[in-house]
Amino acid sequence: MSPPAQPGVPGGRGSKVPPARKLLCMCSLSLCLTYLCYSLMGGAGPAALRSPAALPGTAAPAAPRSPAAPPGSAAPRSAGSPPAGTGAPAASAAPTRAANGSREAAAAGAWPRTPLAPGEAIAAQSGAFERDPQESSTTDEELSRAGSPGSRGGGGSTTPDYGEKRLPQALIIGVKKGGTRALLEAIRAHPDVRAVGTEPHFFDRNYEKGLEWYRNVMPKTLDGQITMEKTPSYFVTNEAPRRIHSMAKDTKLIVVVRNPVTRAISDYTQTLSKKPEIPTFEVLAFKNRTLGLIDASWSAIRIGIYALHLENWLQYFPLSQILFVSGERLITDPAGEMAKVQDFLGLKRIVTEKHFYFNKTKGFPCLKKPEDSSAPRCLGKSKGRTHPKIDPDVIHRLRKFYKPFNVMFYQMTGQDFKWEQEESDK
Ligand SMILES: Nc1ncnc2c1ncn2[C@@H]1O[C@H](COP(=O)(O)OS(=O)(=O)O)[C@@H](OP(=O)(O)O)[C@H]1O
Repeated sequence: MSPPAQPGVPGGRGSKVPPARKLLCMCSLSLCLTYLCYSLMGGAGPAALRSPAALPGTAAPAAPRSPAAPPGSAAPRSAGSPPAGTGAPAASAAPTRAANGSREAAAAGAWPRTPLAPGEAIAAQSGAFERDPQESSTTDEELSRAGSPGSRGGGGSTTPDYGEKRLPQALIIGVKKGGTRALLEAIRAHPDVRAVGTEPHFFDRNYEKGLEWYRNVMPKTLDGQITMEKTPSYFVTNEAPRRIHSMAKDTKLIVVVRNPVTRAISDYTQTLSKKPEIPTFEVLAFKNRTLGLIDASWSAIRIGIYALHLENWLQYFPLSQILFVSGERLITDPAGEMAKVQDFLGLKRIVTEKHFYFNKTKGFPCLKKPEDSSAPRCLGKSKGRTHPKIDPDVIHRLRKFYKPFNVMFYQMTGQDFKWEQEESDK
């Protein structure tokens, strides 16, 4: 999982700077330059992005990092041996508010825009969820399937209700619309995993409730079983890495990533299903369509700048503690991706191709019916929606926009997700 060597980088072999740190610095620099170029090209990029110093991990003054546990919480759980290289994490950069508002009255009307510094913008997206409690990545349908927090849900076999409630050792932190529900349901088929059916949103919305609240949301587990939860908004929540690190620095993190263009369309499709009156994707995607300026302050676009968000996580967690699952391969080869997930979690490979079948009606892989249940194990209607047809020119421009960020993300993770090679988006 370690990133590829970067030939010709100052401070290369023989330098005292560790290679991971070097790569991170290089990534930060490149991201800044990319943003700078983007801003200079039209000056209409998100205001915060005009200032490279506003990027996390760059020149903005570092605030002292407070690893304090959330209010009202008990002492964090002891969490086994810490991973190598976790060390004392760097402080996150203080967000810088930049003045903007030129497009406040854009065609999108009240559609949430976030002309803020990256950290603030991301927090604002979480805030948008709070403003509209219906806007969640977990649908009502899923909630009813999943039952109360802690239930196995999904018609799967139930584990007897004994054991102890523990804080999660592994989290699916994102990305929204990446395939996080499919992954959680698949890993829950493993007898050594127990997971919350609903999204607890502890590290973004409910942090003030404290770790005891969070622990209580968890299912009971026996010794040796892994407790998990998924909340896709964590990946773009500025405070999440620090908070998770302060809970347990050896927490294993899983990110399901998907072509950011398709992800944006999927995100839009979800919102459209709840608010049919919103402007078209094509309108929302641009600051200025004639000039081809993408609106990176729109959350559907911003979430897909994976390199930017990842940089925030790498200030607290080593790359070896983060698994990147391909959302595309989770559909075409679910068993293959599940093998990687089980290896990463230190689990026996129990969830294999025998657990999946391709459901033609659904158009997706589904889990085979468990022996003790007649319930089908395909995901609900909110997963695998038909996307609206998007103007191919807009798709083309979005691909161009994401390309440098994708390349950066491949370098940072050491994995090539080959999104540039995809002929068409769903
Ligand atoms: N097996 C299976 N069944 C159904 N859907 C699947 C599956 N595997 C991956 N996917 C893709 O998951 C996408 C939804 O992602 P998430 O579960 O992360 O969405 S959410 O953020 O929790 O709302 C969803 O996106 P859309 O197709 O846009 O609806 C699916 O493409």
